[in-house]
Amino acid sequence: MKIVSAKVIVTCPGRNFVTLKIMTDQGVYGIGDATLNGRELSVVSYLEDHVIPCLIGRDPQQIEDIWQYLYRGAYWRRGPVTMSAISAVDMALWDIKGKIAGLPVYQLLGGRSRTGIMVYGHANGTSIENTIEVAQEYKAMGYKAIRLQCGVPGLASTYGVSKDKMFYEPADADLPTENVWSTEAYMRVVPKLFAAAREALGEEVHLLHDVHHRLTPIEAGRLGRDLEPYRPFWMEDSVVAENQDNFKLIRQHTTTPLAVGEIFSSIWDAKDLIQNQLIDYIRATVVHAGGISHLKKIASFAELYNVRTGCHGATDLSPVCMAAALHFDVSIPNFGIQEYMRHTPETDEVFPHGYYFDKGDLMVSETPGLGVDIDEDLAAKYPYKRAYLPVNRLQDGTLFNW
Ligand SMILES: O=C(O)[C@@H](O)[C@@H](O)[C@H](O)[C@H](O)CO
Ligand SMILES: [Mg+2]
Repeated sequence: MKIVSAKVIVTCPGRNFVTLKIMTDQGVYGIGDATLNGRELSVVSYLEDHVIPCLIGRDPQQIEDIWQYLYRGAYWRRGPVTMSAISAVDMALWDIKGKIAGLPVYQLLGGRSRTGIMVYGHANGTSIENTIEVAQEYKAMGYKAIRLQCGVPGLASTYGVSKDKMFYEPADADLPTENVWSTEAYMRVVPKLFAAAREALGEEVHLLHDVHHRLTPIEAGRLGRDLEPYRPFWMEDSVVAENQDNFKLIRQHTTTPLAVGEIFSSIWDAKDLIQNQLIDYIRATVVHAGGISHLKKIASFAELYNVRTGCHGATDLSPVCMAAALHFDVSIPNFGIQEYMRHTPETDEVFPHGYYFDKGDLMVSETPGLGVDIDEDLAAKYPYKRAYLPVNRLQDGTLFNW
């Protein structure tokens, strides 16, 4: 079997998505998500100008060999652009392998370890009351886990709060929107939000929160301790993780479970965090951390240290990524939870898929391969539209973490 051609499809049904499609000499094709929010065209070029020429003529069944060829052969290893490109190739090759085997990909990954894949939805609101109202709606929809993000008095905007209550798309402008941030004001609100949420939603529902890289380690320790009475499922991205030692300080001050890793692009970003048990959930994703092949290696390493998975699943990760993630999620032993920010109807039309929501879980497709496709004619109707993630400044103007 040989790869005879490949192409990159860029479409923007409400937001930009980049999809790699690999065609074989036996008429079977596979697809992979290559979307890197705010820097999409860099991955398009990496694939079109540097990766696809190396794929032609190769046997698509050699998933690991092609992965190693693209990773080691680039010389310049790791990073979000390189690894998003490799991820897309990996997803597409697993899609092909499933199709020629006549099996859903999870059957090639060891089969089911569970029936449903627990997901969490996103309740966000401008105020605590508004956020709780939305969370009640998610609970009524059957969600067993709900992320809570609310506005901060005195701040015009904050991470995770949007006008849409089912979708959240932060890439919002042709040039970066500038947000203003106050850690002090934020730290006053979140414990009140969680107290009100526990009161309103009860003891059983899992409650999550995304700090989005905005605290120092000692502030994260304080917030984690403030939240302990409300038993959060996790506190995510409490600090930036370039310096993995940050988490040693947080761990000294709180038992609130810690999640990190949605911006990680390989096991090397998480190795020290995992082996020193500095985190409880690793958030690396199929689309940004080397595809199914590499994410399985991360999960296997994490299993040794009681770290569970909690893959990123925002709207900027396409239904192709979600479909691939579910085959990974349903098969690994140390699955924790899957983020599930629903896509818009337009996006779902461009990417028909077999997975579906059922009583708080996503159910993986039984179709051979990944169980997702791309409607190229429809995709062509939504041309690329440059959009940047916001930048964040402190109230004194200092450029900060968004
Ligand atoms: O946990 C999350 O889903 C967030 O961190 C994302 O909304 C993230 O900001 C976006 O995926 C960035 O593109
Ligand atoms: Mg996050």
